[in-house]
Amino acid sequence: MERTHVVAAIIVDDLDTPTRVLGARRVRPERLAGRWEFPGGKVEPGESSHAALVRELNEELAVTVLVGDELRGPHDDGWHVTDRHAMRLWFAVLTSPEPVPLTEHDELRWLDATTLGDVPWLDGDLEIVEALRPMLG
Ligand SMILES: Nc1nc2c([nH]c(=O)n2[C@H]2C[C@H](O)[C@@H](COP(=O)(O)OP(=O)(O)OP(=O)(O)O)O2)c(=O)[nH]1
Repeated sequence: MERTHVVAAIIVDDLDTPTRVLGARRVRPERLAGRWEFPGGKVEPGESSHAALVRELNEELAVTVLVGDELRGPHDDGWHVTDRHAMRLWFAVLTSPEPVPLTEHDELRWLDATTLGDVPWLDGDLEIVEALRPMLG
């Protein structure tokens, strides 16, 4: 079965020497509400990953970004975050003012290597968080 493709951003303070990453708390659906994630969403038919990422970040956080390297996952289609979704993530920096949670999130928080584990990430994000932690100086 082909998984639905999701793209998300690891928004950091600096692409070369990242120390902080932006976590976002979901408001829906009910079963995922209150869990933290990397902002992003599903790629639409015919849409490139990059275009989907830029669109989702603008829709969700009202930001523009500069996209950097991908945090490659263990599979060709990225990280298998659920039985039905494969997610690819890219590092990114903001090229606009501070993000605001619009409709998908109710809280945003900058997290560093020490505080990264303080929020309840979506289950599928836990292995990504572990891969990311040593990359935050
Ligand atoms: N955006 C995002 N989705 C994640 C992460 N981890 C994870 O398991 N997922 C899952 C949750 C959802 O089942 C799916 C993404 O769906 P979504 O609801 O964010 O995407 P979307 O806004 O385009 O969806 P839709 O409501 O328009 O259908 O991937 C993550 O870090 N970021």
